[in-house]
Amino acid sequence: MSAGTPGSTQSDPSKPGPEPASETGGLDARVTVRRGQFVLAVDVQVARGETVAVLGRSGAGKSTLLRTLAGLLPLDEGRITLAGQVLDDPTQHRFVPSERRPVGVVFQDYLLFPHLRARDNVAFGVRARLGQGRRHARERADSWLERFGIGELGDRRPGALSGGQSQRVALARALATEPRLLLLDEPLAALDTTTRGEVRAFLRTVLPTLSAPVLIVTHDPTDAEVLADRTIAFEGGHVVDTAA
Ligand SMILES: Nc1ncnc2c1ncn2[C@@H]1O[C@H](COP(=O)(O)OP(=O)(O)OP(=O)(O)O)[C@@H](O)[C@H]1O
Repeated sequence: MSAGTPGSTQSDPSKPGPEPASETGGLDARVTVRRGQFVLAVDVQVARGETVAVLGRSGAGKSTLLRTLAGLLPLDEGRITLAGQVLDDPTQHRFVPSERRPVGVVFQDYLLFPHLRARDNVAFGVRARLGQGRRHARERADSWLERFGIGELGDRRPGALSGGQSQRVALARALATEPRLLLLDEPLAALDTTTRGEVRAFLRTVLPTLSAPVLIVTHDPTDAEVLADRTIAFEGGHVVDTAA
């Protein structure tokens, strides 16, 4: 799944350099965000079709990065460009709010609406993001649930789903809106060991089929090894290591 992964290039001045990731459907983020005493200052590029894992101890700034990319925190300095669209640039007074960003997010505790059936949880995002009618949104939701092997669970409410099933619904909800960027924040952390292995194996089959860039935050090096094309390690708000 390394399509579009930046490779090494010969520095021939007669040839143009590699295109920025955002020009080819990827993510270019130069991020400076202050939260109290904490400063996150990182540059992150993810190519279209590439999965990058963000590792680091608690408090390193991983969630702050995802919240910034999702539009839940504004940049103090820098610029976020996704597939050629500027999402945040304080110097240009440009800030696309979270509800208008083509970004899918899955959190560790899946945050499904408890009163909505699985189908309607997925359809909700489709209606809100893509502005489609109820019937079309539900059909679309059913096809995503089907694709994720849980088509028969569309009528269940989250309380009647297992952790692994809920996480598949959350992923279906994120992907059904056709995001141009997928953010996974510790998507396996809340699951027991067996379910964790199952959902990890599931993600391993799904992520390579996506054409969007994917960022996955995890504490677990196994997740990074199995799911990501490369890893970035954060410490104290900075990138301290990168590995292919
Ligand atoms: N609302 C806030 N106000 C002030 N500081 C905050 C706020 N939220 C987070 N921080 C600080 O920002 C820093 C980075 O937090 P962040 O949640 O991004 O870390 P993390 O790497 O995701 O940690 P974890 O793995 O525990 O989720 C921490 O030092 C934290 O205390």
